[in-house]
Amino acid sequence: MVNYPFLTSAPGKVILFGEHSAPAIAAALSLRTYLLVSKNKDDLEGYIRLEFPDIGLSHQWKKSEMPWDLSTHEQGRPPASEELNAELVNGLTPMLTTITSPLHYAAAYCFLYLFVSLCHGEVEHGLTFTVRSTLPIGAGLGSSASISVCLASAFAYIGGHIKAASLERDSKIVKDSDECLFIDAWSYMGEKCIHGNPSGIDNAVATHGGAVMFQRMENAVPSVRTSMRNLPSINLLLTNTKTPRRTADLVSNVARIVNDFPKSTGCILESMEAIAREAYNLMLRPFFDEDSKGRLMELIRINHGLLVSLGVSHPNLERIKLYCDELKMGETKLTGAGGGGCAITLLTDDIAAETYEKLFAKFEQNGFETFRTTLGGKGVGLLGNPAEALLQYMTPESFVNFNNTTEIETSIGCTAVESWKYW
Ligand SMILES: Nc1ncnc2c1ncn2[C@@H]1O[C@H](COP(=O)(O)OP(=O)(O)OP(=O)(O)O)[C@@H](O)[C@H]1O
Ligand SMILES: C[C@@](O)(CCO)CC(=O)[O-]
Ligand SMILES: [Mg+2]
Repeated sequence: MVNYPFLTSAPGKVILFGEHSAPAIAAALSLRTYLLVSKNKDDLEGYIRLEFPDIGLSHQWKKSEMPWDLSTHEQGRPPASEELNAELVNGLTPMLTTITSPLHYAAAYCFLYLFVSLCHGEVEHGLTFTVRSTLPIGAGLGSSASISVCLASAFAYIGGHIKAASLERDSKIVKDSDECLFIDAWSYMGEKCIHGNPSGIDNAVATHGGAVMFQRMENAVPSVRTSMRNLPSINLLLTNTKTPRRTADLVSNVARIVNDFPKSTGCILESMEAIAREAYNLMLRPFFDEDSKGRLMELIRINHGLLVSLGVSHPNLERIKLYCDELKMGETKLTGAGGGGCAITLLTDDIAAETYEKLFAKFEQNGFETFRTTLGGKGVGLLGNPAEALLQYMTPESFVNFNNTTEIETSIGCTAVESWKYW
């Protein structure tokens, strides 16, 4: 029995090492995406509506338009596949012809693919799906994975494939509950809809939270995901160039370069693999001391240089690195697909306040935005029985009208945190 309205939420991520290569190390952020699922009023009973104000998309389809017959819905949980179901992809195309913007198309395609695959005919009412995010979108912080996880968990709940989450956390190890693995697998399909050839690390972190070292195996063997317990407390500055770009474009361009220069790039990818493994061992040292931090900084500098050689930096990312280097703040690398988006700086200790002021003044001149965030946050969550006080916020109108991320966090994200259920 699904109680409406309900919320799902999932974190963004920051890749510490391993973009465009394998394995990669990523950690969940405290910046999150929220999905509100609410029943429509009678006049919209026959419709499925999207309200995605963060990307300026508002769209609806008739429930009767959905190609339910194309979703293989045997008894029990439908298995996610290694590739998108071509018959379903073709069946959905006519429903997307009026959507021209690539941002809108990607989000609507991801929605429809997961909705038809997981809800099947279990949708008795007209429903509205409203999404808001405290993450910058297209900035390398895994916003596409976080919305894919929000959608996959909501549809799994509506479709009866997962029961109300049960809190299964102990202090050290997050148990890989079946629900989590099911959401992880289907959110990977959502990522495929949005950016074509994902590694799976973004949605793995958005589902499971915490920090992981992750490698998707080529021959479809389930991915190797090693949860990293007890992350060392590393002091990171997260800076957004606010230069828009699409991960799909960067991922495909790297694939072209690797294909055109296999010998030259082979050693680059091998070096990036070695860096990720060396960083993993450093971060898991029982005592993360000055020597560990110093070595991690060297690896950040080397990793960034290799990413530059693959063509995924951007002048604005290089400006962030230059300003931080000039002020001896620490070591900086791009994070996520690159081409704009965000950079992270592993900060040295005891930086004077006036040094930060000089840096932030340079950032402000360039329109860059820095984030205070913590690493290793919680994964996917569901809020199924909101407290009475929250219900006032849980209508599409109020959700759409949140003016800023602070309002979302204080109204929905933080105050309700004790009543969220995490898998
Ligand atoms: N809050 C949101 N509302 C609607 N759509 C969203 C939202 N967040 C992300 N998306 C979808 O995800 C796309 C951005 O995904 P993309 O992979 O290009 O960037 P990213 O995930 O933020 O960065 P990276 O993949 O490098 O970590 C948007 O174009 C949109 O389709
Ligand atoms: C660029 C990339 O390595 C990370 C994007 O956040 C692509 C992926 O792993 O899905
Ligand atoms: Mg993405």
